[in-house]
Amino acid sequence: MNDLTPDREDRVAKLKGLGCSRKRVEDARFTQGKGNYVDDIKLPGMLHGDFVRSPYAHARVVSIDASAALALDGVVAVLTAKDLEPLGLHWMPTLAGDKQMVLADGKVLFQGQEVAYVVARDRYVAADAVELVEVEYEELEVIVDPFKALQSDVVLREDIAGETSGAHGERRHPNHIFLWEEGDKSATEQVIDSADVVAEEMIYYHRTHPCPLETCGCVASMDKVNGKLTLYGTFQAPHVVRTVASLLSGIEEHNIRVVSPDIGGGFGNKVGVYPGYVCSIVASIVTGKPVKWVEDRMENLMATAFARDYWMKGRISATKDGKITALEAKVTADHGAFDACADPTKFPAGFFHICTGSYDIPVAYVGVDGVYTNKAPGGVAYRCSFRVTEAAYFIERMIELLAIELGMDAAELRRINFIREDQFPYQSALGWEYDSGDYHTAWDKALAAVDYDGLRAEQATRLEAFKRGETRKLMGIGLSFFTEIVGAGPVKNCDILGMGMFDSCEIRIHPTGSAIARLGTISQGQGHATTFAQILASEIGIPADSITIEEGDTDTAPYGLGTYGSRSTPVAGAATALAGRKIRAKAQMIAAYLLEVHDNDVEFDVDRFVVKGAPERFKTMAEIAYAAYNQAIPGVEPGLEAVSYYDPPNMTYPFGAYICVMDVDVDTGEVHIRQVYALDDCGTRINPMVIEGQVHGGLTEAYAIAMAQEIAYDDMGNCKTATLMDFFWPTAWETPHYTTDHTETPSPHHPIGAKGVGESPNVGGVPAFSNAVHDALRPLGLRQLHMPHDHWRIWKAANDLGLHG
Ligand code: PCD
Ligand SMILES: [Cu+]
Repeated sequence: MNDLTPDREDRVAKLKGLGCSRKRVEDARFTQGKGNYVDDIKLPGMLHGDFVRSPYAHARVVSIDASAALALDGVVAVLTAKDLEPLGLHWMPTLAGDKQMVLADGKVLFQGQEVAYVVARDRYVAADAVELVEVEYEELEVIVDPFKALQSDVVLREDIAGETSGAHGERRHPNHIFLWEEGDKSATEQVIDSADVVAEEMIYYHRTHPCPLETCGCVASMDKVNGKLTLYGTFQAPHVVRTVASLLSGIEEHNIRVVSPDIGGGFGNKVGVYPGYVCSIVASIVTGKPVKWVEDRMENLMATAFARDYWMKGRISATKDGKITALEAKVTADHGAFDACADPTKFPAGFFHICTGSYDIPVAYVGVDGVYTNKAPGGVAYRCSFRVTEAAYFIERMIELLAIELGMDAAELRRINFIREDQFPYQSALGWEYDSGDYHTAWDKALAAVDYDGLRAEQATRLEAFKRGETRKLMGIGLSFFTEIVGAGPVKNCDILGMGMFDSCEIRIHPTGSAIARLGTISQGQGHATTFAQILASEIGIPADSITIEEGDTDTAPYGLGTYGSRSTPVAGAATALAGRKIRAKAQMIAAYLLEVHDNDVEFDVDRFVVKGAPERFKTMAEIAYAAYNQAIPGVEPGLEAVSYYDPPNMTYPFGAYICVMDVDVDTGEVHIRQVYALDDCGTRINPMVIEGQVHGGLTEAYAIAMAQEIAYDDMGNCKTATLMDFFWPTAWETPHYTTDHTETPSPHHPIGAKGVGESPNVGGVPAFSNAVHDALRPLGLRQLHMPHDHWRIWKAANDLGLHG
């Protein structure tokens, strides 16, 4: 038919399918400032909301006087808990099965808590009116320490004071939320108590915050004539928001449309439901006008979802020759004022029980106590699949400490305890089934790449020079080997508020051979529009450039649970491949008909179906698509569409080997990072360039978290880090240089063998940076230094070790 048949390699290249470093299609608009974010949405007659927030961390609200605010020109309404109460909306359910005040009801429990919601003509009038609302508070005793909270007579949550059990079982104190346990407690204790070698330490993973470039916000627009509510917002899970909004408001779900437009970074911050959304919806219903709420940076850092804040008491035991025999973790988790953690319902501590890491540990126990304090609620997976970064940091610190006890090289200790390749699928002592891995190969590749032995020799020379007084800089080699767990579902284990964690893809091929695919996930910068088109290109033989990927509009996208926990590739990516295969199956019937052969006599080849044994007889996908619409084919419906809902049989277990080399100046506490090497194995790689970008971004966040970034409170519960003056955000100036590398061990159960990768660099990066600091000061006696390792804390550690003379 064609005079020239392009050769096969060219045809593959033209698709820009799997494995191609296709340039990101979304960047044309992002780099030109042409993105469409929530704050770009301007609807006719739109009003603006702003919050009156509590200056106190714990106080009774005696009275609220809004009269001066209401008198200000342009102010439309001031909502308080009293206004929301008749609607039953003064409290709302959290994703963790707790409830949270939408507006202060009787008292406030953290600094920055929402007290009243002002609605005005514009954002400036709203801000002025906030200043005019007079709230009388009566200060109460503040508790910021979770250990003290469990001893104190001060009851933080008076609303549930008498309840001896909550969403996750028994509560043993009014400020206790749950005790969640996994593994064999007594067997673990027995092994550790009688072991040859034991390392024991309290590891703290401090409180921090995802702090995306774009803060959280929404525009609620109630069309009273048609009874339709449209909600635009920075949502990482738009369908979940629709369902929750319907359940809370009583508006039927088909009358609610939720739209996530472009999102300027999510990092877990935009998974939960915030009072701003509820108040904006109510305000729009009451006023009949669209209402916009967009928080500022201080509000974002002070009041929306924090991350981490895990106190992890660990014990790990081994034989004299270094074989690990048991692991125990007793965690105190500071959840702040409300348990608003975003974890699958059955796992109130997320997937923390991946904390046996990459090692074959025969027996283990984890116990996590959730505790209320006077801090902001949240507990989100800031670039880590549900508490996995805490788990990885914990085990990678415990390994280093065990190496000290054993007097063994920490790289070797890891090697002799890795799960071996022939042990996969591997059943962990804490209940997970690791799908695939080849840790030894990855580790050897990493150590060789950085010349590990050479580095150790250099470090020893440097230490001698330090001891002779010839240098004040010590060299640290930070090792980290991590196993991530991403891609929640399966539905049988994983749900959020009862909503099963599957995902979906719906494809429509147009008659001229281009296509649109819609997914239940939503990109916040990851590049889904680029990469999901690549999966499809390889599956259906239509060039990625001819496929539009659309996400985030619940009126058009199939139902899905959204994007977080690196689940898009493992779940929605699988749905995409399978929907593509349905298209291909129908295309095969059409091709066979057009080529006048039996269905089984044609086979798929890159971008066409060819007659087996006669490759010159073929129909391209474009020809097939045209015929699907325009030719009567006996026994086949017109059109070429498919939809797939995918419930994964298991999660995927990406892994990696990260090594950081740094010099630590003991006199100033400054560090100079020489090298960061990151080897990732995320199974089949869809787009190597996107992966590299993901790793760079995640490493930068890991660097920030390990070295300086934190949400800190004083004893009065004042948040000391609510601006970017105090909250560390690395710029190009501080950010180190990265070297990326990979191995490729496909997931055996994922249709294209892909695993997630977006979170891996955080999970693997934090221990690499932190271990490097520890490694530098270890020969001089340092055991454990809590993060973040800012200059002051490193200086202080050196001082405590007597290094300042
Ligand atoms: N194998 C493979 C894998 C993957 N990939 C690619 O890469 C990315 C990613 O992916 P994943 O891993 O699947 O993930 P996703 O789901 O999509 O996403 C999520 C993530 O993502 C990350 N990254 C990022 N980036 C950006 N730019 N932005 C943002 O925001 C962000 N975030 C972060 C986070 S935090 Mo969470 O939420 O915390 O839980 S989770 C998370 C995409 O595009 C994909 O396609 C490829 O290529 N291959
Ligand atoms: Cu996490």
